[in-house]
This record gives sequence, C-alpha cells and structure tokens, in this order.
Amino acid sequence: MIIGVPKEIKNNENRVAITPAGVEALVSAGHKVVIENNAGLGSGITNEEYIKAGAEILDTPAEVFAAADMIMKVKEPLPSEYPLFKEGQILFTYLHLAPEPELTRALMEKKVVGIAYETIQLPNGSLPLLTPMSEVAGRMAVQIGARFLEKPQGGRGMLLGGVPGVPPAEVVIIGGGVVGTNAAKMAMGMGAHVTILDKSADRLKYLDDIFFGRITTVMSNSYNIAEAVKKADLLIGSVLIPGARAPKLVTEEMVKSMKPGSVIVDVAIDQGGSIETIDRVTTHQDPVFVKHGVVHYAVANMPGAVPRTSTFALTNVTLPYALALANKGWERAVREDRALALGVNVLDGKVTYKAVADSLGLPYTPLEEILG
Ligand SMILES: NC(=O)C1=CN([C@@H]2O[C@H](COP(=O)(O)OP(=O)(O)OC[C@H]3O[C@@H](n4cnc5c(N)ncnc54)[C@H](O)[C@@H]3O)[C@@H](O)[C@H]2O)C=CC1
Ligand SMILES: CC(=O)C(=O)O
Repeated sequence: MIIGVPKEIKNNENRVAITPAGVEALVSAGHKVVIENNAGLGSGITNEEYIKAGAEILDTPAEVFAAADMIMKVKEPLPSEYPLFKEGQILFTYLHLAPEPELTRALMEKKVVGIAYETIQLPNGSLPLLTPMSEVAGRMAVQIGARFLEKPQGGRGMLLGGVPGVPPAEVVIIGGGVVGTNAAKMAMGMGAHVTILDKSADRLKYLDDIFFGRITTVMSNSYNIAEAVKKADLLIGSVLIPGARAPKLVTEEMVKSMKPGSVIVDVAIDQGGSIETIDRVTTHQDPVFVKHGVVHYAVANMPGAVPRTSTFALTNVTLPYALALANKGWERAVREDRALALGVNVLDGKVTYKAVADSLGLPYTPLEEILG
C-alpha cells in the first residue's frame, strides 16, 4: 500500500502524522511512504531523517493525495484539501465530524473511507487514540488558564496557588475523563482548589479515590454546574460523548454570573464546545476573546503547540492501527478488530457512526450493513 502524509495546515498545527520509526515499520512491512516536503519540521523531524528511514519526499499536498491509498493526518482536512480526496481512499486522522457538516459531505461525495482516531474504542470504553492528546490538552488547559488569569493577559490577576495568607484560585472542571483528570493533577500540583463535575457516579468515586479526597467531586446537573461556575476563577470544559456534538452545559446566564477577569478554557471545542458563549473556534495565533468580562479560550488543536511531546505521543498509538490497515486492507482490518471498526465514521458515501449522523441530522447506516 502507498501511505501518504501531508503537512498539516491548520493554524499553528506543528504535529505530523508519522515519525521516522513509523516510516521504517511500514517500509519493512513492504509498503511505500510518501511525505510532503518539510511536513515534519514543526516537530523537529527533517526530510533527511524520513528519507533515511525509507520514505520518499514529494513537493506538494496534491502529489501526496494523488499517490496515496491511505492518507495519514493529524487534524481534520480543511476546505483546500477536500478537492484532493480520491474515491475509495482511506483517510486516517482526527475527524471530529459532529460540528463539521461540510467536511462530512465532502467525504461522502468522494466515497472516502473516513476512519477517525477519536472514535476508535476498546471494549473497556477507552479511546486509545484520543487519550494521549487528551493528556496533553488537560495539562495544557491549566498552564493556559494560569497565563490568562494574569492581569496583562486580560485576567483577574490571580496566582493559581495563591500564597500563604491569600486563598488559591478555584478551578472548576466539567467532565472528569482523561482531560479532566490531567487538568486536575496540574491544578492541584500548582496549589489551586479543584472541583470536578461528571455525570458518572463511578467516575466521581474513582476521582475521589485517586486524589485521596483532596479535590471536590460533584454530580453534574444544571443546578450544580450553575453553582460551581459562579465561583470559578478558571473553568475548564472537558465533557465528551464519543462522536457526538458536545452538550452546551454552561449557559450564557451562568457565564454572566462569573467574576470579571475569570477564564474559560473549553477543551471540548473540537466536538463543538460545551459553553454557550463560545460561538467560534479560536486559534493559537489569536487564542482568546472576552465576553461578559470573562476570557474565553477555544483552540481546537491545543497539542499542536507542543509538537515535540504530542507528535511522538500520538504516533506511538496510531502506528499499530496504521500497520493493520496497510497490511490487511481496511476491510479485513475492521472485520478483525471491533475497536478499529468503531473508528469508521464515513464509508461508501454513508455515515456509519450513529452519534455523528444524529448530530448532523444525516441518515445512519450501520457499518455491518455495508460490509454484509
Ligand atoms: N481542544 C483540543 O485541542 C483537544 C480537545 N480534546 C477533547 O476534549 C474532550 C474530552 O476528552 P477526554 O477527556 O479524552 O474524554 P473522556 O471520554 O475521557 O471524558 C469525558 C468525560 O465527560 C463526562 N461527561 C459526559 N457528559 C457529561 C455531562 N453532561 N456532565 C459532566 N460530565 C460529562 C464523561 O462521563 C467522561 O468522564 C473531547 O471532546 C476531546 O476530543 C482532546 C484533546 C485535545
Ligand atoms: C484530539 C484533537 O483534536 C487534537 O489533538 O487536536
């Protein structure tokens, strides 16, 4: 199989979908890897390192898409990439289709085999290709929150940990999964007081255990969310219903109740966001806007800013699935691995992931119906 890796084009997206180790593994298994010129530079990987591992470098994204049976990316394709899709081509990347009707339509029209990293799911419910980036984003959410709480950045001029004699900041996290847990670790480490809300009682119990009761856990419902948001200096949105558009849990009224200069970091923005006052995705170049006196941060590719950590963490987990797809072909690979099958969002012009179809108001076709 020919595997193509274009350079990422999202704002300040410095990750790349493959490392030289990945190239070597695919080439050793008999495949060919073509990589766009300088695709790895943002992550500190040169063309020469890829060539040494057995890859061929092509000048343009058009050449990479034209050559490849499978495209490996990091972020969802942007409109300039839609015309490059080929019928039957495998696209293996984060897709986040629930808030992306145009991308979904383009994948359907071109009959692309769209396999989303973020919906590959193991029998225990975990999302192995989302986890490492959620670990990164959860940890970043706190360092970003700390930065924007500084007065010159528009914040209320508060140190997360306080100092002796002055209370620490209140960090409120909605969604206690991978992002939420990693955010809590960082915030607690910096001395903040942390409250986590989740709708799963089991998850709250787990969090209480691992943090030895040193964080406050609260059942998520609109009453409790309103109470917690009101007192937050830093609010982190980190809910997920796999594949689906994120529920809007924090209303405009709740945001109005926050203190001037407090900060919201909505990590769940890649699935459409969980905060009513966030009506647009922001970028690393222009990451925040202020509404009702509250600083809002809504960057959908947070790990793109720390590519030396993120590229290697991501490719550690994507490579085994890429090898299975390349060695077996997508059809045998998904028939033999239920976790990978759950990654198939679009196939043969149809949406094959129910939560994506429901979020977009499109018909849902079970994968098994197409596979026969
Ligand atoms: N902006 C960015 O750059 C990045 C965004 N993300 C996103 O962060 C989000 C969270 O990801 P993970 O932590 O890995 O997901 P996860 O599945 O580990 O955790 C989600 C948590 O949300 C909880 N939840 C669901 N509905 C809820 C509700 N109504 N109230 C409270 N809690 C609720 C679930 O019980 C679960 O514990 C996802 O949208 C993910 O794609 C992840 C990495 C980077
Ligand atoms: C998960 C995701 O969308 C990201 O790492 O950018």
